[in-house]
Amino acid sequence: MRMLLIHSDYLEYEVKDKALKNPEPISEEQKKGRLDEVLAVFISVEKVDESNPDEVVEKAVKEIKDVAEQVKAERVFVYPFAHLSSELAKPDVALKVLQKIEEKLKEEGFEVKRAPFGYYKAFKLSCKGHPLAELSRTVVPSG
Ligand SMILES: Nc1ncnc2c1ncn2[C@@H]1O[C@H](COS(=O)(=O)NC(=O)[C@@H](N)CO)[C@@H](O)[C@H]1O
Repeated sequence: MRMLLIHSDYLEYEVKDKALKNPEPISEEQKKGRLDEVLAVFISVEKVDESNPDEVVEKAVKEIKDVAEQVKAERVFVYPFAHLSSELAKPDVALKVLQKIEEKLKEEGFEVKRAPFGYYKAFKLSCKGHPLAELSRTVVPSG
Protein backbone atom coordinates (compact mmCIF):
# COMPACT_ATOMS: atom_id res chain seq x y z
CA MET A 1 0.00 0.00 0.00
CA ARG A 2 1.23 3.49 -0.95
CA MET A 3 0.05 6.52 0.99
CA LEU A 4 0.53 10.24 0.34
CA LEU A 5 -0.30 12.27 3.46
CA ILE A 6 -0.99 16.00 3.07
CA HIS A 7 -1.69 18.15 6.14
CA SER A 8 -4.25 20.60 4.80
CA ASP A 9 -6.36 23.63 5.63
CA TYR A 10 -9.15 21.74 3.83
CA LEU A 11 -9.90 19.00 1.33
CA GLU A 12 -13.14 19.06 -0.60
CA TYR A 13 -14.35 16.73 -3.37
CA GLU A 14 -17.26 16.43 -5.74
CA VAL A 15 -18.17 13.14 -7.47
CA LYS A 16 -18.22 13.32 -11.28
CA ASP A 17 -18.50 10.16 -13.39
CA LYS A 18 -18.11 6.47 -12.64
CA ALA A 19 -14.53 5.25 -12.98
CA LEU A 20 -15.53 1.62 -12.43
CA LYS A 21 -18.45 -0.35 -13.88
CA ASN A 22 -19.65 -1.01 -10.30
CA PRO A 23 -18.47 1.81 -8.06
CA GLU A 24 -19.36 1.90 -4.37
CA PRO A 25 -23.08 2.76 -3.96
CA ILE A 26 -23.32 6.27 -2.45
CA SER A 27 -26.04 8.52 -1.06
CA GLU A 28 -26.82 11.98 -2.44
CA GLU A 29 -24.98 13.59 0.48
CA GLN A 30 -21.82 11.57 -0.26
CA LYS A 31 -21.56 13.18 -3.70
CA LYS A 32 -19.80 16.13 -2.12
CA GLY A 33 -17.63 16.30 0.97
CA ARG A 34 -15.29 18.63 2.80
CA LEU A 35 -13.20 18.61 5.95
CA ASP A 36 -11.25 21.54 7.35
CA GLU A 37 -7.97 21.25 9.30
CA VAL A 38 -7.45 17.74 8.02
CA LEU A 39 -4.77 15.15 7.33
CA ALA A 40 -5.62 14.05 3.78
CA VAL A 41 -4.43 10.51 3.08
CA PHE A 42 -4.36 9.44 -0.57
CA ILE A 43 -4.17 5.64 -0.68
CA SER A 44 -3.34 3.15 -3.42
CA VAL A 45 -4.05 -0.38 -2.22
CA GLU A 46 -1.61 -2.74 -3.96
CA LYS A 47 -1.67 -6.30 -5.21
CA VAL A 48 0.88 -7.29 -2.57
CA ASP A 49 -1.64 -6.25 0.11
CA GLU A 50 -4.07 -8.96 -1.00
CA SER A 51 -2.03 -11.61 0.85
CA ASN A 52 -2.91 -10.09 4.25
CA PRO A 53 -5.30 -7.12 4.06
CA ASP A 54 -5.96 -7.05 7.83
CA GLU A 55 -2.24 -6.71 8.61
CA VAL A 56 -1.88 -3.91 6.07
CA VAL A 57 -4.88 -2.11 7.60
CA GLU A 58 -3.24 -2.29 11.05
CA LYS A 59 0.09 -0.98 9.71
CA ALA A 60 -1.57 1.81 7.72
CA VAL A 61 -3.63 2.99 10.71
CA LYS A 62 -0.47 3.06 12.85
CA GLU A 63 1.37 5.18 10.26
CA ILE A 64 -1.58 7.56 9.84
CA LYS A 65 -1.98 7.90 13.61
CA ASP A 66 1.76 8.63 14.04
CA VAL A 67 1.69 11.40 11.42
CA ALA A 68 -1.61 12.82 12.72
CA GLU A 69 -0.10 13.07 16.21
CA GLN A 70 3.05 14.75 14.85
CA VAL A 71 1.09 17.40 12.90
CA LYS A 72 -1.64 17.60 15.56
CA ALA A 73 -4.45 16.70 13.17
CA GLU A 74 -7.71 15.44 14.71
CA ARG A 75 -9.44 14.83 11.37
CA VAL A 76 -8.45 12.41 8.63
CA PHE A 77 -9.71 12.24 5.06
CA VAL A 78 -9.28 8.73 3.58
CA TYR A 79 -9.09 9.21 -0.20
CA PRO A 80 -8.94 6.28 -2.65
CA PHE A 81 -6.26 7.14 -5.21
CA ALA A 82 -5.22 4.74 -7.94
CA HIS A 83 -2.18 6.72 -9.10
CA LEU A 84 0.46 6.01 -6.47
CA SER A 85 1.20 2.51 -7.74
CA SER A 86 1.34 0.51 -10.95
CA GLU A 87 0.40 -2.70 -9.11
CA LEU A 88 -3.13 -1.99 -7.91
CA ALA A 89 -5.16 -4.43 -5.83
CA LYS A 90 -8.52 -5.60 -7.17
CA PRO A 91 -11.29 -3.05 -6.46
CA ASP A 92 -13.24 -5.33 -4.10
CA VAL A 93 -10.16 -5.88 -1.90
CA ALA A 94 -9.19 -2.21 -2.08
CA LEU A 95 -12.62 -0.99 -1.01
CA LYS A 96 -12.71 -3.33 2.00
CA VAL A 97 -9.23 -2.20 3.08
CA LEU A 98 -10.20 1.47 2.83
CA GLN A 99 -13.47 0.87 4.73
CA LYS A 100 -11.52 -0.88 7.53
CA ILE A 101 -8.97 1.94 7.73
CA GLU A 102 -11.85 4.41 8.10
CA GLU A 103 -13.49 2.27 10.80
CA LYS A 104 -10.28 1.81 12.83
CA LEU A 105 -9.37 5.51 12.66
CA LYS A 106 -12.83 6.33 14.06
CA GLU A 107 -12.23 3.79 16.85
CA GLU A 108 -8.98 5.67 17.60
CA GLY A 109 -11.06 8.82 18.11
CA PHE A 110 -10.42 10.70 14.86
CA GLU A 111 -13.15 12.48 12.94
CA VAL A 112 -12.96 10.66 9.59
CA LYS A 113 -14.45 11.03 6.12
CA ARG A 114 -13.77 8.67 3.25
CA ALA A 115 -14.17 9.83 -0.35
CA PRO A 116 -16.34 7.53 -2.53
CA PHE A 117 -14.62 4.62 -4.23
CA GLY A 118 -14.73 4.01 -7.99
CA TYR A 119 -15.64 7.48 -9.20
CA TYR A 120 -13.83 10.28 -10.93
CA LYS A 121 -13.89 13.19 -8.51
CA ALA A 122 -13.03 16.88 -8.65
CA PHE A 123 -11.13 17.91 -5.55
CA LYS A 124 -9.57 20.98 -3.97
CA LEU A 125 -6.76 20.69 -1.45
CA SER A 126 -4.96 23.38 0.50
CA CYS A 127 -1.61 22.04 1.74
CA LYS A 128 -0.30 23.88 4.81
CA GLY A 129 3.29 23.85 3.54
CA HIS A 130 5.10 23.26 6.85
CA PRO A 131 8.01 20.76 6.87
CA LEU A 132 5.81 17.77 7.79
CA ALA A 133 2.86 18.77 5.58
CA GLU A 134 3.80 16.40 2.73
CA LEU A 135 4.76 12.84 3.63
CA SER A 136 4.53 9.42 1.96
CA ARG A 137 4.46 5.98 3.55
CA THR A 138 4.54 2.46 2.15
CA VAL A 139 3.20 -0.50 4.12
CA VAL A 140 3.18 -4.16 3.01
CA PRO A 141 2.26 -7.47 4.68
CA SER A 142 5.29 -8.95 6.49
CA GLY A 143 4.48 -12.57 5.41
N1 LIG B 1 -6.32 -0.52 -5.73
C1 LIG B 1 -7.00 0.63 -5.57
N2 LIG B 1 -6.64 1.49 -4.59
C2 LIG B 1 -7.31 2.65 -4.45
N3 LIG B 1 -8.38 3.02 -5.21
C3 LIG B 1 -8.77 2.18 -6.18
C4 LIG B 1 -8.10 0.96 -6.41
N4 LIG B 1 -8.72 0.33 -7.46
C5 LIG B 1 -9.70 1.13 -7.85
N5 LIG B 1 -9.77 2.24 -7.09
C6 LIG B 1 -10.82 3.24 -7.19
O1 LIG B 1 -11.48 3.08 -8.45
C7 LIG B 1 -11.20 4.19 -9.29
C8 LIG B 1 -10.85 3.68 -10.65
O2 LIG B 1 -9.75 2.83 -10.51
S1 LIG B 1 -8.69 2.92 -11.67
O3 LIG B 1 -7.78 1.84 -11.46
O4 LIG B 1 -8.15 4.23 -11.68
N6 LIG B 1 -9.50 2.77 -13.02
C9 LIG B 1 -10.08 1.60 -13.37
O5 LIG B 1 -9.93 0.62 -12.71
C10 LIG B 1 -10.94 1.63 -14.63
N7 LIG B 1 -11.02 2.96 -15.16
C11 LIG B 1 -10.30 0.73 -15.67
O6 LIG B 1 -9.00 1.17 -15.84
C12 LIG B 1 -10.11 4.96 -8.63
O7 LIG B 1 -10.24 6.36 -8.90
C13 LIG B 1 -10.38 4.67 -7.16
O8 LIG B 1 -11.47 5.45 -6.68
